[in-house]
Amino acid sequence: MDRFLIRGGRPLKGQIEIGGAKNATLPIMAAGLLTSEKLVLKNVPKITDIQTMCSLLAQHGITVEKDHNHPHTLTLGGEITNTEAPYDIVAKMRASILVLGPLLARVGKARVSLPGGCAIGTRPVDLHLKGLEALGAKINLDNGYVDAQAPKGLKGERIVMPFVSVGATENLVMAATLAKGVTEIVNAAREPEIEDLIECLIKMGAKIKGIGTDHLLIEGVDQLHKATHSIIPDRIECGTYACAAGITGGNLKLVGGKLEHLGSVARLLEEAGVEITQEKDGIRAQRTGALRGVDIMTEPYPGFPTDMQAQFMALLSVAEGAAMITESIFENRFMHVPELNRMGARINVHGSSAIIRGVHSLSAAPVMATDLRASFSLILAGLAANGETVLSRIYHLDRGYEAVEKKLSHCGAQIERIHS
Ligand SMILES: CC(=O)N[C@H]1[C@@H](OP(=O)(O)OP(=O)(O)OC[C@H]2O[C@@H](n3ccc(=O)[nH]c3=O)[C@H](O)[C@@H]2O)O[C@H](CO)[C@@H](O)[C@@H]1O
Ligand SMILES: C=C(OP(=O)(O)O)C(=O)O
Repeated sequence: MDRFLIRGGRPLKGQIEIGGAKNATLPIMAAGLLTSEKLVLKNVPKITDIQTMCSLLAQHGITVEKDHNHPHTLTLGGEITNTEAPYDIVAKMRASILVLGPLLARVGKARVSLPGGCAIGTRPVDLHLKGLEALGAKINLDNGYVDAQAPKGLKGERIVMPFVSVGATENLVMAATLAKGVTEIVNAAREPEIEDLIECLIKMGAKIKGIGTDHLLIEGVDQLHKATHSIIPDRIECGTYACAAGITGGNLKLVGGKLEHLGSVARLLEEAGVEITQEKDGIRAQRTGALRGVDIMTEPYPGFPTDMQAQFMALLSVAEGAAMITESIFENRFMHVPELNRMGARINVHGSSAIIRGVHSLSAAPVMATDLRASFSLILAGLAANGETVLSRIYHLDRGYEAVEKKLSHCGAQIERIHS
C-alpha cells in the first residue's frame, strides 16, 4: 500500500490546475447508459473512482474509449448487455448506485448490489428506491441486491423529497428523462454537480426545467442521443488547495477554479484569514495575516459542503482562538480528529460538533487516512507541521484527487509517494 512522506513547514507558492469534478463525472458517466449513441466527456479527472465507473459501465456492455492524445477525454457508447452491478464493484464505490435509475429507464430492469455504509456513515439508499417506486418501478431487496423491474417503462410522477439527497436527485432525474409524462421533483438537491448533469442531459435531448433550483420538472422523451460535454471544475479540489495555501501561509493560483461554485467556502476562508479572489482564469488563495477561528455547519448546497469539513478542520487547528464545526450531513465524519490530535491539534468532539482550540504549531507523526477528505486534512496538517509526516492508506485519497504529489511539489511542497 502506497504512503506519502511529507516534510512540512514550507509556504506553497505557484499554480495548481484544478481538474474536472469527480462528483459531476460519476453521474454523467452513468447517464451514458441512457443512450447507445456516443457520449464524449472532456475534463474527466484521472482518479480511481473514474476507473471504477469505467469497469462498471464495461460490465453493463458500454465501451469506454480513452483518447491517448487527450488523457482527460472519454467516449462512452454501446448497447446494454447486462443489467447487474455486482457487489465487488459497488463495494469499492458507493456512487455505483447511480446506474440504477438509468438502467431501469432504458431497459426496464436492473440488479444492483446495495452499497451499504462506509467510513463516514450508514448512507442508506431508501430515497433512491422510494423515488423509483413512485415512478412505477417494482423493487425487491434480495441477497444484498436491489432487484428493480419496470417492464412497461417508468411513468412521470410528483416526488417530494423529505430531505435533500444529491445521489437520489441524480438517480431520479436520469430515470425521469425517459419516463412517460412529466416528473416533478420537489426539494431536489441543487449542487453545481447536479446542474452539470442536467446540462449534459439537455445536450443529450432531455427536457428539464428548473436547473439550479430545488424544483425540477422533467418531461420524458422517447430516446436520448449523442452529445459532447466538458465537466465543470472540481470545487472541492479547489477549496482543498485554497486550504493548503491558508495553512502554509502561501499564495496559490488555482487555475480553472470558479468562485461562483465555492459559495460559502470562499466566505468562510476569508473570515478565517485566507483571501480569495477571482482572477481571469482561476482563483487566487492567499494568506494575508494570522488565521482566525470561525464556526461552520455543513449543509446541502449552497451551504458549507461536508466534503470540505475535514480540510477546514486542519486549517482551523492552527488558527487563533476557538472554532466549532457541526457536521449535519453524515453521522460519522470526524475520523480525522484523533489523527489530527496525534499531530498536536486540540479538538474535542461532542456529538455532531467538534470544538477546535487553535494551537501555535503541529508536529509531524505517522498517521492513517480513513476516507477521501480525511486523507487530505492529514496532508494539510503534514504540510504545516514541523518534521516528517508519513500518511498511510492513501488509496482513499487516490479515489478523488489526481496527481496530488505532483501538484503540491510544483508549488514548493516536499511530498513523496512511497510505493510498497
Ligand atoms: C458521488 C457523490 O456525489 N458523492 C457526494 C454525495 O453523496 P450522496 O449522494 O451519497 O449523499 P446524499 O446527499 O444522498 O446524502 C445526504 C444524507 O442523506 C442520507 N440519505 C441519502 C440518500 C438516501 O436514500 N437516504 C438517506 O438517508 C445520507 O445518509 C446522508 O446522511 O453528496 C454528499 C453530500 O453532499 C457528498 O458528501 C458526497 O461526496
Ligand atoms: C464522500 C465523498 O464521496 P462518495 O460519495 O463517493 O463516498 C466525497 O467525495 O467526499
